[in-house]
Amino acid sequence: AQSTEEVPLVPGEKVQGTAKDVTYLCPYTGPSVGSLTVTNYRLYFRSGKGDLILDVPLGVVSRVDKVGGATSKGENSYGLELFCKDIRNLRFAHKQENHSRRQVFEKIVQYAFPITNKLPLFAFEYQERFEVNGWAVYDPIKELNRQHVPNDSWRICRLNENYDLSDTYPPVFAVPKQATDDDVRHVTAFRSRSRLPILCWIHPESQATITRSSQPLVGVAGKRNKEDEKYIQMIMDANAQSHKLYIMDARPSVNAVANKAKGGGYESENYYPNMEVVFLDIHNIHVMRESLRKLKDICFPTIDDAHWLSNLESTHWLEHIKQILAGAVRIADKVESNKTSVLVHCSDGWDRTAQLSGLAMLMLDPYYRTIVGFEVLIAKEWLGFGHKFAQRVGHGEDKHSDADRSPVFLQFIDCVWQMTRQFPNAFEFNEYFLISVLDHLYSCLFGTFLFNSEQQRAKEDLKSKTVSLWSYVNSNLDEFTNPLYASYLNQHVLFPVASLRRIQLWTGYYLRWNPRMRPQEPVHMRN
Ligand SMILES: CCCC(=O)OC[C@@H](COP(=O)(O)O[C@@H]1[C@H](O)[C@H](OP(=O)(O)O)[C@@H](O)[C@H](O)[C@H]1O)OC(=O)CCC
Repeated sequence: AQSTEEVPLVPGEKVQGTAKDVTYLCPYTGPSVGSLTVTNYRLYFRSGKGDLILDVPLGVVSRVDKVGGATSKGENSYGLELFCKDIRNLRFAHKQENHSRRQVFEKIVQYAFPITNKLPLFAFEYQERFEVNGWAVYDPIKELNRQHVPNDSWRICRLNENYDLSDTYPPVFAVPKQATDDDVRHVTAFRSRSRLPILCWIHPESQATITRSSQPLVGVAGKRNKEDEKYIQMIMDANAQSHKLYIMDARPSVNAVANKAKGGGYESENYYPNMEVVFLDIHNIHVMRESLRKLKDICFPTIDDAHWLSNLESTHWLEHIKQILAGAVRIADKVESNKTSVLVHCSDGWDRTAQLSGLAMLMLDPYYRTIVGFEVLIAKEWLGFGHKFAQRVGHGEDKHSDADRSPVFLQFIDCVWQMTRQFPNAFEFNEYFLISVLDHLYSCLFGTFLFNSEQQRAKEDLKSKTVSLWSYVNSNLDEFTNPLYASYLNQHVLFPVASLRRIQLWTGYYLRWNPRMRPQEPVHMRN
């Protein structure tokens, strides 16, 4: 009989129910009879012979369907189907007479969607202890000091210390030294959600900078704002090397124009002399969600080999990856080669802008290519700048068709993987590190990716109530280190080739459940 000690529990994890005689319908190796255990963190299936194990954090489940009814006659036609965020579905069959499906269904739903069911996210129950405190990895002031800020051109602004300047922004950030606190306040009035242009990165030699923001509130009337114009001029002046500044708008220009109808838009070059607005043609969250849906359809469970390339092209996924990478290369090139400062924005400045600033900084600064440096980059450009992880992933909620869900962070990690393929010695972390980051984006085991802003995370007291993903990673560095990493060789700028012919489908992630993708591995060991 299945006893609970065979389920590997972590501290704080409790078994909520076990169903025996359940059949897992693996699309590759066929049916396996075994027992299914649900805990407050995971779903654990073990075949009777113990040769097939499924160990699935419930945070990865986006939808649970009952399959078949009491009168279903076909073999294995009565059971459950789980749709998962990590590009797979799981099918289980139950025996009608056992009446176990309902209990399993209800337990899975309860712990896959704790927020919807008024239960705590498991991260708040997880009691594991690690010798490294991952919450200490990132300190905004320390990171600014590493970039020699404050200096004679940039100062640290604390107006947002209580998040009352912009509730989606970090509590402290760097602004041009010339800008007074009053200037800063006035500029926020002209930027969507008060997300004014602030410093991301400064070139140690040339002092050229990457700054980021949300769109200006131009609107259909074509409004201008002298403080905003003056402020961006200050950003340009802070870089003595150049009397030009590029405004990289991540959007297709048609969307930038469409945003005027909602009061947004983009900077008119008439009012921003010596600045050039460039549109990078990266599509919005809705296009990306649809693209990943199509990619999952052609990847799982079976691959139509004869139509693989045309099917892959029709998802447009690799085109989007190429467009994002190409945009980041343009930004890195302006800063490095032209010693010219760049302001990056899109509509809200928390999806595409985070992708672009993060990737450009990876290209420009080898520090971010180390494991701890990459953790700082995510903490700064994604978590600190208010990328809405909870909304884009849907942590703990059962609204699988929520239009605000979108694989924006997955695309960023995919772009990072593309760079590791082109520069295999340049990154301290390995592919397993990138896949683990994505697995824990969904798992809700750690507090790192929970909620939508620093303000919310501070309110929830994450640092004392949950464990950081980086505590786990930095306590097991050998698992996540790239053996080919050569730090001494990589103290320079990387310019990846962002052409489609060099972009590859990340099969190690999107096709990892398909045993045929692993030639040597004996099929029955894959889950
Ligand atoms: C006539 C009505 C005009 C209108 O609704 O404008 C709204 C835009 C929505 O603007 P878009 O930029 O297309 O789409 C927005 C961006 O994806 C933004 O992310 P980011 O931080 O990367 O900017 C998300 O946070 C927003 O939720 C999303 O709405 O919609 C479009 O432009 C779609 C046109 C094809």
